[in-house]
Amino acid sequence: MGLPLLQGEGRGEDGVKEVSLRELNCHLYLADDYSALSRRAAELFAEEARTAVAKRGRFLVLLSGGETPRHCYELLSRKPLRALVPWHAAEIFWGDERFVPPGDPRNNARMAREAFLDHVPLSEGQIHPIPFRNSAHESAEQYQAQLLEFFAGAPPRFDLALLGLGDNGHTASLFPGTPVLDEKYRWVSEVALEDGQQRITLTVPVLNQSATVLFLVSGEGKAQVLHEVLEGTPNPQRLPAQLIRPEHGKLIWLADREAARMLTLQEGELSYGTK
Ligand SMILES: O=C1O[C@H](COP(=O)(O)O)[C@@H](O)[C@H](O)[C@H]1O
Repeated sequence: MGLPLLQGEGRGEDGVKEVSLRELNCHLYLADDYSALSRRAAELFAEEARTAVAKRGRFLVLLSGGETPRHCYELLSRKPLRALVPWHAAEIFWGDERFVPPGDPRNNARMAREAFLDHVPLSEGQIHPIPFRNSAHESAEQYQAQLLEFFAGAPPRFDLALLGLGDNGHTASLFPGTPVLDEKYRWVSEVALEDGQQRITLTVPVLNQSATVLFLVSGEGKAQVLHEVLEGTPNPQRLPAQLIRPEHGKLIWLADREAARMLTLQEGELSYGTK
């Protein structure tokens, strides 16, 4: 079954075009380049923060790692966007982490701290990195316990989950063919990769409770996988990003022109989201 649901709305002055997939509550923004993508992502971050604080008095956000969000993070630490975020009411969490010490250059929290968290008015108590313990399993258990305490036992619901897309279809640390893809009960899990890396990730049921999920996808190297995730046959074991469909929230894909090069969305049928 395809979903011919697209509404092209034309390219705006900021170099970003929006396409809406109405029935999925899914929006696709196409940015001219990485710079426009980063600016739009930072604007969306600020908008979601203000909306959440107006409605619920606080803004709970999950950050992603990798390289794609770096410039968005930097923009959030500078004028004019810095002034638009109600930092006093923000609580910062992570969707995934590499099992490395906090000072390691591969550490997702380190990147975010350097790019923006150290430069905006947040107290250390508002920052909730995934802990580094004796094992990835222990780190995952500890983060789950921290979430349990923070959310007073209720299932975690984040206002905004920032996610990336790996060129192999992974998102957060939900990698193709790993057992965590089938996790139904745990909120946080360790992940062992074939190359020996260990990761910690929030699980699909938690990510899908988010009020808004925002994927950032940039560059030529992501064109094939973005096309497969959005327009290919559903195959979440191979393309875990297809598992992300917020149950009661909205899903936003923000891609730059290079990453969106193979998309044919404007021409009609989409298989993404079919059951
Ligand atoms: O390993 C990871 O990669 C993904 C994608 O990163 P990107 O820089 O290629 O967009 C990222 O979202 C995830 O948090 C990270 O741990």
